[in-house]
Amino acid sequence: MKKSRKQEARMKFSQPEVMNPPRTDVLVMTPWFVPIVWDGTFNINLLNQQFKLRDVKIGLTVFAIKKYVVFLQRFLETAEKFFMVGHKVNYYIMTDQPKEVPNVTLGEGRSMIVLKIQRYARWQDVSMRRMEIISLFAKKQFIHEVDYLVCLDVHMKFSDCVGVEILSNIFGTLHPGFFRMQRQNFTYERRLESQAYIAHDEGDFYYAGGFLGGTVEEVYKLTNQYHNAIMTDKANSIEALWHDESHLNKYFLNHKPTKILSPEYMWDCKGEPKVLRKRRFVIVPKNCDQIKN
Ligand SMILES: CC(=O)N[C@H]1[C@@H](OP(=O)(O)OP(=O)(O)OC[C@H]2O[C@@H](n3ccc(=O)[nH]c3=O)[C@H](O)[C@@H]2O)O[C@H](CO)[C@H](O)[C@@H]1O
Ligand SMILES: [Mn+2]
Repeated sequence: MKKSRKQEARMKFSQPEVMNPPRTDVLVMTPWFVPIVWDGTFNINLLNQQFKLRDVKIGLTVFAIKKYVVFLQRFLETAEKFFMVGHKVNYYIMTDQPKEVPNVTLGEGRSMIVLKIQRYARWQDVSMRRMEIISLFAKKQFIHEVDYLVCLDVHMKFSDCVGVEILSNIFGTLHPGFFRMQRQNFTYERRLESQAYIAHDEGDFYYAGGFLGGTVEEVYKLTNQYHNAIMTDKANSIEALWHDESHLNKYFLNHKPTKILSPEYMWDCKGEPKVLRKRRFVIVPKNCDQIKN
């Protein structure tokens, strides 16, 4: 009896072969020994089993302020198809117009929580204030409701699976425009006066502001610290070149992420590099001037 139960719980997976690495065309491990997630490097069934045993719950935060509410429908519909399928998910929709949030049918174990927040006049402030808002809600609400947070831009759609393979203490994503570049050419903040300053001979990768996450505790630390850095800059009348994204890059320089997502997870649809076998989460082009203001 005992034996058969034990067998029931068993799942067979193909053996990882030390002498036959699945990817040799891209970097799959950083110099501080954390994985870079590319298609082919993980077995999702194995990971799903591990995370199911822990009964994890994932919170997704997304902001839709002013005109950006138009992006919610496609974002949510495609998330239902591809984001953390089979796991427990809370969508946290942060908006100034709760009535405009579309009614999307959600799968079992998935809920939507609409949080009304104030709007800022400048889009740069909308983007940067996300950090403050996430840190406040992380402390008072998310920590009691979910294990992990995934914080995403809204003018996006899922077009392939994004699952538990992304989860780790604190993770970032390689920006699609920079993953083949030398660090001198990254658009880090280069003015010494800014808290986001990074020297030309420093920096590992250029991380995208639109896809980050981790445990609620770690996301709280990150967003809180980077909100403080933004406020210090404000007091010194300086605004980092790429706003919150510049501060994110500075944070990750000093606090190395524990996992990194490849550009499969943030694709801008420019070119078709061979190394990109999947396009999991892609940017929906927006007419910048019209939509941002
Ligand atoms: C792909 C990527 O990494 N994009 C980054 C880049 O993006 P973008 O130029 O794509 O910035 P963006 O327009 O996506 O703004 C960031 C996010 O703020 C929200 N929003 C913004 C304005 C507004 O009126 N209403 C609203 O809801 C929305 O969720 C949006 O996705 O630079 C920004 C800061 O300069 C952020 O770091 C973005 O994450
Ligand atoms: Mn964006």
